[in-house]
Amino acid sequence: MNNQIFESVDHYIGDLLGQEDDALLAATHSLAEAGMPAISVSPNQGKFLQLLAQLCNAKNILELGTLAGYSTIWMARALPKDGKLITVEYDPKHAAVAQNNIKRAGLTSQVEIRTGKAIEILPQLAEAGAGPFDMIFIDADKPPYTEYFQWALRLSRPGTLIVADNVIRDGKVLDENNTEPAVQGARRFNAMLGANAAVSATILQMVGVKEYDGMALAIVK
Ligand SMILES: C[S@@+](CC[C@H](N)C(=O)[O-])C[C@H]1O[C@@H](n2cnc3c(N)ncnc32)[C@H](O)[C@@H]1O
Repeated sequence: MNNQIFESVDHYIGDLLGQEDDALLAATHSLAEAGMPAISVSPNQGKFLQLLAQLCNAKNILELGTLAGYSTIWMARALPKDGKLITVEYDPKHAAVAQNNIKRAGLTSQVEIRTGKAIEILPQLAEAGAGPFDMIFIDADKPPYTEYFQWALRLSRPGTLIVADNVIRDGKVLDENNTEPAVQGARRFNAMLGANAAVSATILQMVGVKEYDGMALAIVK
């Protein structure tokens, strides 16, 4: 697929509506400096997540998959002063880089990074009585997305918005014989979502500066 037009239009939209300030630019630069993969959401996707957080008047956000804290910063900026965002990151090096970026963004008091495997932290959060969250963004490893979603439901209330990134995988989810774990995880997640009566959901196809993919949006009934 020729993505040039999607990339150019993404830059056009970003220049108009998704400008990054120094803290966001520094978070992106920190990836290369620390030898981390450039797999953050794009600027326009970050702005989209921020608008979603504002739309649901989020005071309490949960994120799975922090990386350098780029999406974290976009979403946390939608919070009121007494709002809180918990973000879960498996890799301690990523968590340390993110902590620094969050500090630079002036969000230390609102953002808490939990370091560990999401599948272990989620039950801890539930046991500790965390939530219900107003918005939950799932963007960690893809194979257990279905399990992450089940935990997200337990940490939700009616009206909670659950967002899951990377569920279309360049269209590879159409191929039931694809053996990539991330594609299989996304296919399993999408099938579960389609059959889940606890939520009203859709998937938006995403094109732009990143590879062709999709974001699932689900509102808890
Ligand atoms: C796509 S990146 C997150 C990008 C970030 N949300 C952003 O847009 O700026 C995925 C992150 O999930 C982390 N991760 C992978 N497996 C995980 C697990 N089992 N539990 C928690 N985090 C995990 C990776 O280390 C990586 O930092």
